[in-house]
Amino acid sequence: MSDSELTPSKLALRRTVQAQRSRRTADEQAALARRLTAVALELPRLRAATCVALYASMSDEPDTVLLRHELRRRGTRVLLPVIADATTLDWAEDDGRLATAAVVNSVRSIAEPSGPRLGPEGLGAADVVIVPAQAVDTSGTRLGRGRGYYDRALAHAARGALVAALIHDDELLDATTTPVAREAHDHPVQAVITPTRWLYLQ
Ligand SMILES: Nc1nc2c(c(=O)[nH]1)N(C=O)[C@@H](CNc1ccc(C(=O)N[C@@H](CCC(=O)O)C(=O)O)cc1)CN2
Ligand SMILES: Nc1ncnc2c1ncn2[C@@H]1O[C@H](COP(=O)(O)OP(=O)(O)OP(=O)(O)O)[C@@H](O)[C@H]1O
Repeated sequence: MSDSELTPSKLALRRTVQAQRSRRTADEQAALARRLTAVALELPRLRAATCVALYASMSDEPDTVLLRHELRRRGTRVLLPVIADATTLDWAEDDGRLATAAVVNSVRSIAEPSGPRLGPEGLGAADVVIVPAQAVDTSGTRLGRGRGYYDRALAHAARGALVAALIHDDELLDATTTPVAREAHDHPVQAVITPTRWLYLQ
């Protein structure tokens, strides 16, 4: 979907977050990624997981490469999304060798694993599903990139899986004063992980 189809409040919030993100230097991003990885690895549910769904970060997102590497080093399976079509995410195991896929459905090209595809229902193997977000409010409503991929994908998550978003501290919003507009299809997240803390919501 194009920006013009987003609700005005979502659009304004995306612009604010994108402006905040674009001000961070590469050095700052690297330092934040190290702190985020350390915080994430303190989360008991993540430490106990045998399989974690993550994502290959785009340049403006908190960098996940260290976290994915560390999880794999500990023997945790890591799944990454593969864009199957305009609405569907497929999944494949992160083997540390990602290739930048051809641009599909005009989404910015994102690195993807080239190993066997597990299907949209492959997400069900994950004990923890870590999702990208531009912002999350304290009631767990998530602002994504506006294509609805994750709202659909999360229908395949295991019932007991923990769904957590990786965000910067200034992207956690107070639901009473600055809520993210929640729509019927929105799948809430249960926790956020930032460079300074992890926090259960709701
Ligand atoms: N790292 C990462 N992987 C992900 C997601 C994500 O948010 N982050 N997704 C989460 O759903 C899915 C891909 N969704 C995407 C949705 C939009 C754009 C994109 O290029 N958006 C443009 C502007 C808005 C638009 O044209 O829609 C951009 O950001 O420049 C890219 C990926 C699956 N993989
Ligand atoms: N479960 C669903 N079934 C049908 N349509 C959906 C579903 N989830 C989302 N959509 C569609 O996707 C559009 C974008 O949704 P939304 O703005 O919540 O995406 P997002 O969570 O920000 O994006 P993403 O998951 O790609 O990061 C919605 O306007 C809606 O039309």
